Amino acid sequence: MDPAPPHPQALVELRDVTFGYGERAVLSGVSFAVPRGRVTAVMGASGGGKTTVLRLIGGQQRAQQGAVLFDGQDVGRMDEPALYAARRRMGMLFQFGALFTDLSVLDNVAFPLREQTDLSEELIRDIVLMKLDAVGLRGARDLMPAQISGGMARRVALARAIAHDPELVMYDEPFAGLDPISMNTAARLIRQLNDALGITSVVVSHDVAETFAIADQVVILADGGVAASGTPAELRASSNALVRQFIGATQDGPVRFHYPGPTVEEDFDAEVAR
Ligand SMILES: Nc1ncnc2c1ncn2[C@@H]1O[C@H](COP(=O)(O)OP(=O)(O)OP(=O)(O)O)[C@@H](O)[C@H]1O
Repeated sequence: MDPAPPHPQALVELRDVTFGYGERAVLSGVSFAVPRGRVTAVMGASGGGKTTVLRLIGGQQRAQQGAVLFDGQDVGRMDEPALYAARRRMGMLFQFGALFTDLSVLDNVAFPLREQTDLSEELIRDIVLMKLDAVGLRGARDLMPAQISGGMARRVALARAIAHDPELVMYDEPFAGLDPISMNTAARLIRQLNDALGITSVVVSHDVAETFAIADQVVILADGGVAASGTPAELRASSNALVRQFIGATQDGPVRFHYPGPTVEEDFDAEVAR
C-alpha cells in the first residue's frame, strides 16, 4: 500500500512515531501535524519527550518506527546532503541558546551567515541589522553579551536563529529563566516574528500562560503519546482530567511526578536488607 500523501497544510508531520533511547521508550505511536504559518506548542510533563520531538524534526535523532515528514520528505530517511539542506530551512533556539561571550551582539548574529554562506560582509551586516531590528536590538549591536540582560541575550539568540531566513523555527523552552516581563516580551516576539516573517513555529514549553497566549494549537504529550491536542481555547474548555491537571499545574492527577525507577519500597527495603 502506498503511504498516504503528506498533509497539504503541514510543514511538519509526525506519523505514528516511535522512539526510545536504548531501553528507554520515549515516544510510542505519536502523530500530529504542524500547519504552515502557525505556532504549534508541544507541552507535557518533564521527560515526556518534547525535546526529543524537536531532535527528530531536526534529524539529530531518527524515528525507530513511523515517519517525520518535513515538507513531505521523511527526515529519518534523508542522506546527509538532503538532511543538511533541510536543516538550512530550519532555525533552532535551544534552551538558553548560548551566545559566544567574546563576540559582539552583531558578530553573534552574523556567525552562522559567515559560516554557512558566501555573502559579502556588507550584505551580512545589512541582514544582521534587519534581524536585530526585528527583535528590537539594532541599537545594541556593538554590546558584548556580558553587557546585556538575560532577556536581551535570548532575543539576540533568536535573531541568530532567524538570520538565514528559516521556514521553520523551533524553540526549546524559550521562556526558561526569564522574569515575567522578559517572558512576555519573548512570547510576543515569537508570535510577531512568526506572522511578520511568514514562518512556522514549534515551541516546546512548560509555561502554560505564555504558551497558550501565543499558540494556534497545542499538543500535550503524556505517557509516550499525544494525550490531547487542540487550540488553547479548546484545551481550556476540556474536561479531560489530564488536560485539567496540566492547565491547573497541580501535582495530583494522571501525569506521574516521579521519573520511572524502582519503587520506594524496593529502594528502601534494599537499604534495610543490606
Ligand atoms: N541522549 C539521551 N540519552 C538517553 N536518554 C535520554 C537522552 N535524551 C533524553 N533522554 C531521556 O528521554 C526522555 C525524554 O527526554 P526529553 O528531553 O525529550 O524530554 P522533555 O519532555 O523535553 O523533558 P523536559 O521538559 O524535562 O526538558 C527523558 O526520560 C530523558 O531522560
